[in-house]
Amino acid sequence: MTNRKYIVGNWKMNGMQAQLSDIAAIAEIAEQHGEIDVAICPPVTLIAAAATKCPQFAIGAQDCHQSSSGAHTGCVSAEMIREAGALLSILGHSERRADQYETDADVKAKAEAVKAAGLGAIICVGETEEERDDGRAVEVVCGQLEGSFPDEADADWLTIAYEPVWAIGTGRVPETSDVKEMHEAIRNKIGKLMGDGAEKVRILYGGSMNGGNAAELLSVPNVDGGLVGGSSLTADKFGPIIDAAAKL
Ligand SMILES: O=C(CO)COP(=O)(O)O
Repeated sequence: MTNRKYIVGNWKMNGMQAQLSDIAAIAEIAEQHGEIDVAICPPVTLIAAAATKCPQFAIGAQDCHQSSSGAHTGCVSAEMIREAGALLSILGHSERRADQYETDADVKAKAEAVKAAGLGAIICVGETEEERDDGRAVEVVCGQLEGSFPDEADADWLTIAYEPVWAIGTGRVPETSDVKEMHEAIRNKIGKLMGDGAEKVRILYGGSMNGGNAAELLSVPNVDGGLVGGSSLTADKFGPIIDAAAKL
């Protein structure tokens, strides 16, 4: 495992075949910064083509099912995304915990399946604005982390992403002091959950990270990278974030 900064783009439900050129442009920028890790998680429909077009670049999925096969309409397994060329999967994104009613137990099972398939996992946790306003942000996030944490965790394949729900897609980011407090709490919780090696598990920040705020956010202790949505869709927007991480 490494303490290399890790910058991941979550394209969500954005991107058609025409946008493969954007992934190729981002891959070229990433290649110029061998000292950090960069990945793009496009819609599942683009994984195979992106991995073929950019064989040296990390392509990931945004989710996968916890089972390896069966009557799960519309789902794909960890083995299927790996066969398509994915090297990792985002799991437990707040947009799935809410819309799809995905539970901590679901996320934990998915993480175990991703590990079994030889993929990396980025487990997302984050509080709502109401939970933060009620002073329960750390309690909620650490509870999600505990419930979603895989049994045999290892920094070689497991990454955590802290994404305050109220900062996703809003242009709002927490105070630096709040990011510091939460990432420290997550680090401590990981230590309690896995013991040795916890210090090597990378913790990404996500939620309106952009070229203007990336350097500050990535300088916060225990912020080991970023999980970026809107600002990852083009090389013009994602490049400055990658550059900021490489300069740290
Ligand atoms: O949800 C996110 C990444 O998973 C963050 O999205 P934005 O960067 O668009 O706020």
